[in-house]
Amino acid sequence: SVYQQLSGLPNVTFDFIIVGGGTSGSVLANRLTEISSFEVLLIEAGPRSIFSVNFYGLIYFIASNDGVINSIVPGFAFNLANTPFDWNFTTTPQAGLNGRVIGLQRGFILGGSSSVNGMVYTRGSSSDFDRFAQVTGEPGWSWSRLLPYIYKNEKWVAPVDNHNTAGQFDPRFHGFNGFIKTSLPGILNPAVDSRVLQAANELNGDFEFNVDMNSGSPLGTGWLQSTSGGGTRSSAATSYLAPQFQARPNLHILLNTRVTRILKTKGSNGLTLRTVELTSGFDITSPRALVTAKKEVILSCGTVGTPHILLHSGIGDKKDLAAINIPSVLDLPSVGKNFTDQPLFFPAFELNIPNDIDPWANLSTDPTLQADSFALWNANRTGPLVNLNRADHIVWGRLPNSSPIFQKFDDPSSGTNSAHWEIILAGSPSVISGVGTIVSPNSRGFLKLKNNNPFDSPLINPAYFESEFDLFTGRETIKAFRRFVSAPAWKDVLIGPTGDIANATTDALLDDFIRNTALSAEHPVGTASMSKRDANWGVVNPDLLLKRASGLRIADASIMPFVPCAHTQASVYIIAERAADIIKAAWQ
Ligand SMILES: Cc1cc2nc3c(=O)[nH]c(=O)nc-3n(C[C@H](O)[C@H](O)[C@H](O)COP(=O)(O)OP(=O)(O)OC[C@H]3O[C@@H](n4cnc5c(N)ncnc54)[C@H](O)[C@@H]3O)c2cc1C
Repeated sequence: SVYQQLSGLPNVTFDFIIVGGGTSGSVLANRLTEISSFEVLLIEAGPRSIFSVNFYGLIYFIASNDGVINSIVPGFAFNLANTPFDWNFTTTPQAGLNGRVIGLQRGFILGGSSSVNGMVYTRGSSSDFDRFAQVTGEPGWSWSRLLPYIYKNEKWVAPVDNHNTAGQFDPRFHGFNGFIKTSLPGILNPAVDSRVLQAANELNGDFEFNVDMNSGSPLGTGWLQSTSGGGTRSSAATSYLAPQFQARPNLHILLNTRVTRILKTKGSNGLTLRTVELTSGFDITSPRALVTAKKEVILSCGTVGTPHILLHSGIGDKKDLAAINIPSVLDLPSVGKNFTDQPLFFPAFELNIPNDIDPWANLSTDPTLQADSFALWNANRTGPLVNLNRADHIVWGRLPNSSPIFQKFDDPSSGTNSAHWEIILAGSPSVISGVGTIVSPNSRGFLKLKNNNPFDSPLINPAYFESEFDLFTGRETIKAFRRFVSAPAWKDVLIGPTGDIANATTDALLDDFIRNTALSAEHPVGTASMSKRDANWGVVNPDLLLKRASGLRIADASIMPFVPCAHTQASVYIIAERAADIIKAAWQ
């Protein structure tokens, strides 16, 4: 059942209480309720705004993720930032961004960030996961042991335009019977696709064609895969919490309810944290209620939400908490530390390809084309709105071993099959733009509390470009993009760099471009990292139980000690699928 308000909840005790109905929480809710004797409560803070406005300006009622058109239509996903479906977090002023404050989007809706993300489906490299296994001492986190969970999660489907996909992916590396639909682009980009592939072929080396970037070896140029199918977004909510699962009698989904703290459970031995404080209200004066798990509480509030709740619960650095009058319950200084995100920026090159090669060339500026594209999507889920944008390829690259930066820094990537940078290639007849991203950053930031009010946003400092390594990699990403568009394939159509990089002719000017324009890739991890059982750092053990306590487990992006060289949803799904098996094994 789904409850819109706390007052509707039938019980105050459940076997499991999952806090956060996002990407990982939705997976866990589904998997744990496969066992009919487990009573499970899933608590989600969003969407709170109960009325919204659709494409035609009509006001409609929102319950959960249903009917949120910007979340359903892939091409509308960019409209979700700074809306009622966003937590609307911002960073602290970033020294590495010339003092700029930037937004950090997080989904405030059932399905969490999987309901608002860019749908790019990338897993990272095998060595990313092998490094998880190595730092935790738990072989279960290695690539080969996680492959079954990758396949359990994924349901590969044909692209919605039914184009011939031979040579565009390798079926050996995909799951066909899982939950999250993945597919190749459902409308191709004739203006640039053939030239991208030709350039990859001409240049080889860094840019060599890679038939499937999700094989565990992502490097090179490959076709973009996304978490969509049939022309619509596939999120944790639309799949793992589809109506037939919401109807399970042992699953209780509570929306519009914020968890403020996890409390010591009365009458229990030692530090047992199975009691959850929650409220339907909006501010510090709102009345709170308590619910208790008989078996476990699982925190799945993500890289920002999870440490936020832990710190308010008195779990974190004792000295920091004392300074804001929060009594220490468990002195775990690693909570909120190791904040790791990937910054991105947008270099672009002007092209001179005749417009008539692409009927949608002026989609971003022409209101008639915009109305036509939505009509097409509405009629039969086709047209340019079936993709986030006109990007069909990604290039993943590494700095060469001889790069001078390695004289000063150890390699932050997980191994030689891992990328340092990524360029998502999006194009129209008049411009090819690249989303340049530092995917194996060396900078580490932190999340702290401003005060003891759980309704206030935390201080989020990702420390973008504070490591010189990341700025160096940023410049090399732009230079790699320049090399890419200098291939013979572009010779007759390339005009030159455009926008902010047009005049960035020196390294110092490239640095300015990066610092003045970079944004978040929205892939933060690491604030409740897992570590070896006996490590003197970390927040959870390799089985994801909170260190030095019982009753509380964490399963979401926050537990990753390093960011994989990838967009992070695939790794979150993998973590949640494995966490479900760990929990079932502990209690069955
Ligand atoms: C704009 C954007 C674009 C992205 N693009 C991509 C992409 O293209 N490809 C990709 O792979 N990854 C992408 N990501 C990253 C990816 O979506 C996330 O890494 C992943 O979804 C995180 O999963 P999670 O379970 O850790 O957190 P979330 O999915 O964010 O779930 C956390 C949930 O907890 C809830 N919550 C938080 N605090 C509380 C509280 N106190 N009480 C109750 N509930 C609470 C939240 O509302 C949310 O529903 C993107 C993310 C964003 C935001």
